[in-house]
Amino acid sequence: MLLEGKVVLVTGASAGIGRAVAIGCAEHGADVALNFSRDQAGADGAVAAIEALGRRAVAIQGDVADPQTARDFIDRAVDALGRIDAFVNNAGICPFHAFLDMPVETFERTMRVNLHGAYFMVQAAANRMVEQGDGGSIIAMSSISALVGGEYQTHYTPTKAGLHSLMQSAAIALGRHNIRCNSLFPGTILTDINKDDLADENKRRSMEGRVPLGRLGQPEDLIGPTVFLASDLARYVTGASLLVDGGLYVNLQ
Ligand SMILES: NC(=O)C1=CN([C@@H]2O[C@H](COP(=O)(O)OP(=O)(O)OC[C@H]3O[C@@H](n4cnc5c(N)ncnc54)[C@H](O)[C@@H]3O)[C@@H](O)[C@H]2O)C=CC1
Ligand SMILES: C[C@H](O)[C@@H]1OC(=O)[C@H](O)[C@@H]1O
Repeated sequence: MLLEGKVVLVTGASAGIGRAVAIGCAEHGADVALNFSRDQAGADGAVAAIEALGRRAVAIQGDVADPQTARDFIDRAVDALGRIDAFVNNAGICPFHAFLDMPVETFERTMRVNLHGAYFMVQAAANRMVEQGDGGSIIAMSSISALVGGEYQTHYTPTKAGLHSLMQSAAIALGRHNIRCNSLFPGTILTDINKDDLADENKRRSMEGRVPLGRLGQPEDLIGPTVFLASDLARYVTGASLLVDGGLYVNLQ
């Protein structure tokens, strides 16, 4: 059990990748606190799945775009589970839209959820880890989009590059506290975030065709990399990033 006795916090954990890694961390021995924004039923389902594994779980509602949510989530998670060992910044949105007529509200909301929200969450988690005094692991669900562009993602890809940059700077700021900060770069993973985009059969086939491992990702593909970075096996890994994309990024031709 790589995460036996550890407490892991995950944002945006009522669905998709966040839900999978929350349950996956519990499968590896962790107690888990889940942030969710609106989907109470999804959050309750994830809590039930974790409790069925014999681990403790708590779901706490909050919009990560609101800076107050960060302190509230960390405080209530620690009240319920006692401490934080690993924090997974996962919550994110990607409302696909063309560049030339990007609505200001869509641009600003994407920035606030994906990047500003991450900043305040990571800061609040780090402050708690510093108070605890025995280190910790912070993991950002960045993206392959930190490295490459997307025609309908001009508001989104900068948030993912920014999130990885935050991990790099935080790794320096927090290294003296033995708090490690790393990014995961998922490729295309089948979740609600791209359900509409990939409903176009041609696009979906073309995306699948570019993946050397021959399939698009599933949320559960992120469990192993998350558990590794949260665990003591990764004790000398900080400021790093790991592509979890089936080889998509390297497939130029
Ligand atoms: N699915 C994919 O292909 C990829 C996803 N990612 C990233 O993975 C993360 C998870 O996305 P998916 O699971 O794919 O999508 P998803 O749409 O299934 O999950 C996103 C989660 O974030 C939550 N969320 C959204 N806005 C929130 C807010 N303001 N406050 C709190 N929670 C909020 C949603 O309720 C949901 O639980 C995102 O940061 C996304 O950018 C990165 C690379 C690829
Ligand atoms: C939402 C996209 O399908 C998904 O998100 C990312 O970060 C990657 O760009 C994927 O294409």
